[in-house]
Amino acid sequence: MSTSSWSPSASISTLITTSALTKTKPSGSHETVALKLIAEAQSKGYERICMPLTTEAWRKRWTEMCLVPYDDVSSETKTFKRESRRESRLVLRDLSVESKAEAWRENPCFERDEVTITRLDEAENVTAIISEWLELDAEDDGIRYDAEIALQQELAYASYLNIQTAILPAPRNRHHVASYARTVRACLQNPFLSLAVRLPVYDTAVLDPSSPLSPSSSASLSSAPSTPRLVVSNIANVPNRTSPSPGPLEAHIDAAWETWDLIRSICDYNIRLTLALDLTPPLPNSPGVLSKWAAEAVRYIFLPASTFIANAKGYPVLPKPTQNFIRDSMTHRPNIVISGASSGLHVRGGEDAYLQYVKHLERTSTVVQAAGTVGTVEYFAQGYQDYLQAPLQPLMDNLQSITYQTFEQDPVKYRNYEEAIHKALLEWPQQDKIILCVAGAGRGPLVARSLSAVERSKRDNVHVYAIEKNPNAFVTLQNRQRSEWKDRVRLLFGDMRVIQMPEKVDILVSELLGSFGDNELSPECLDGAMRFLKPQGISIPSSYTAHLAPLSSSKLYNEARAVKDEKSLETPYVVMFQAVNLLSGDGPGLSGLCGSQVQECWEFEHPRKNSVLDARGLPPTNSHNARSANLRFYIPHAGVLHGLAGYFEAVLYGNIGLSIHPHRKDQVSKDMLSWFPLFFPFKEPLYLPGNSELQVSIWRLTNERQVWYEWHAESFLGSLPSAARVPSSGVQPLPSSLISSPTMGVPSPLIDAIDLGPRSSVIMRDIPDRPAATLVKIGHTSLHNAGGRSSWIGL
Ligand SMILES: C[S@@+](CC[C@H](N)C(=O)[O-])C[C@H]1O[C@@H](n2cnc3c(N)ncnc32)[C@H](O)[C@@H]1O
Repeated sequence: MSTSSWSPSASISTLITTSALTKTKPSGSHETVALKLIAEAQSKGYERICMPLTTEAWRKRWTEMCLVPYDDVSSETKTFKRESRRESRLVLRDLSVESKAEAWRENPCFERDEVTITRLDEAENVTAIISEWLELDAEDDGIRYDAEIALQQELAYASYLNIQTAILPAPRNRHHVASYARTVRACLQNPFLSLAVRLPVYDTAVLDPSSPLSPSSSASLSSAPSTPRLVVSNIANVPNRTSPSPGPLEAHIDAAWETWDLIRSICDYNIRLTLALDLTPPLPNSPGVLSKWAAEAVRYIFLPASTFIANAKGYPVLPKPTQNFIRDSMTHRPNIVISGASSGLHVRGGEDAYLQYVKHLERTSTVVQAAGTVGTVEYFAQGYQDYLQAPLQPLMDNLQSITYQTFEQDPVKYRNYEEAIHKALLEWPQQDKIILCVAGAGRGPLVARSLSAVERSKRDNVHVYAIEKNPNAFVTLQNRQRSEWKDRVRLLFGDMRVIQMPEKVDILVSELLGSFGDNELSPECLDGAMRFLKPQGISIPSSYTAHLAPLSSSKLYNEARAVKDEKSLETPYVVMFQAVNLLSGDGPGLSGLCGSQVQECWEFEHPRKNSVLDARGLPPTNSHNARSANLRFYIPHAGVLHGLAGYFEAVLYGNIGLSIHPHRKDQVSKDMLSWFPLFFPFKEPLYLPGNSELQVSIWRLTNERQVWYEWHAESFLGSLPSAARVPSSGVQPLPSSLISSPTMGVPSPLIDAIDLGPRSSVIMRDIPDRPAATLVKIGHTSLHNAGGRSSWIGL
């Protein structure tokens, strides 16, 4: 991938309507209407233009060819039924019209007046809006077939004009979304064009369930591409399950998302298929409800003037949740399409106010600001967002100097290590001599920090050792010893698991942590180092924990399967997440328990308690480093599981730690750069309905040469408690042992020291007044990486 300059910012387009195209006359230096409107838009500060590709004349001809005419005496113009001529038996057949239609089907071709642009210069910086009246999901088969021919015709014409992206008419009919998606998939065979599905986030048909738009309906006669409506069956009547179901608006957003999910799944997650999210009101008011779209390929955001409200001074602004959504979506570098700016809907600010306001949201977006601020993770990681990196194998491989140099740019990790070492030194009994050892010293930053902590502690009887097994880094260590440290440090070359130490140590400092804590084999290496730690000695870190959360991200799913090798979907990757949505929610789950969004899997502690050791002081096998966890996540809103996000949290000493846990990192080690989360992909996306439960199993397994992870997930719906009394196959009552499960919601040892506010949502607890649900199994994934066949870490 390219890691060249990345800046989170939007491009802003305006929507040119059919009526503007009709009313405007070419003038001055602009030879055509399109060129004039485009020049005007650009002079107002818009970078791109969205405009319909076809005119009313095309709609008229298509309608006459394809739909059944209808005698409406009250109407002066000819009207048409939403019924195809193809199969109609109700009309007197008009053979001349039918043969015209057949000629068109055989060889679809526009007449000059049926298109808005004809020249390459008119098409520059233009996104084509496909005739929005085309019903690709009409009830009537004939309308669907003819709409598909017309769509292919429009796309071929757009492609001829070198237009890169076309925005498709929105799906309107839930019953035929599969037909819509099949057509889109067929259109994606044109390799030169990207397609965006226009989708209103809120299903207005639920509020106003009149018939959908059609070429013949009066609603479609408005000249501006209007917000389409999706017809779904009675969402409001879906029975309430055992936990509070999402509010009506949220349910409708789930319906819109499910429509999109079906389309992109049928299109096999084609990367040239994106979303044009239509934020026409009404919009949800609850914060975060739009967040699920963060994990989707949102390329366009439609913002009509009617979405804006007036602030106290009368200027147009967006309601808070929409503001936040727009700010957050800057990471996707969306194309924001403003429409109706000249409609005079708001009394102050004039036409420019909308564009200025969106630019203001861009400037004040935290992602944009962080990306421009030296020292932030966002600044450091520019170009690495959603990029899959194979985790390091610092035990099996010898790291390069440049890799060490990247580590050493992290100010927070080394600061926290120095603080932990300093605190440990201060708490050590004054009269004692102290032996401190840095195991896995690399190029020496922790040695330097240890010396600095020694100086600050004013302890003059501290002896420092540094062990390193990388022969190349050992040269750098020797160099630093000669030039900086002199006899304050003694260097030892070798593997800490077998090296012979001249004496036992009091404080053992190591940094062998991976993004999931134990995935760079810190437990195995420190097992060896425990041979030379005194019984009352301290290990820094003293413990670390691994954490997981289920996530949705079509981007990461596509990245992982882009390598056409099954192994790539069974390999954990280090990723700086961006277009990702965590699917689980804090709060009451189906089982009557309160769950958290991110859950702890397991812990490693150093020194270990009760290890059996052989004559060399080593554990005879590595089986004590195997771990497993079974986690239950409550899924409040429908989503698709694409993988698991893995995080770690480490206690260095006392209340000093390191954390990449999404909820705690800022309190424990803000702006730490060294670790991005781990991404465990799933081979097949797993659909999860709203108000469902996901059970994730993960294992850390080992043999004498390797360590690897295996993972698996199952999904469940809750049924009413009475169902528990009726035995039926596939029904699994929830084990009561869950309540005391050691793998769930264990509070962080660092938390005592940090004011995090109420932790009720993190700790699993009983909700007494709600009966636990009986869970009905609805799906599962395969077991990933069985036997470590695709990915492992070498011992
Ligand atoms: C993640 S790097 C950390 C380096 C350095 N302490 C720092 O913080 O920049 C881990 C280092 O431990 C070394 N290492 C890993 N396993 C080791 C082992 N079994 N014995 C000795 N060194 C080891 C690696 O070669 C590497 O230099």
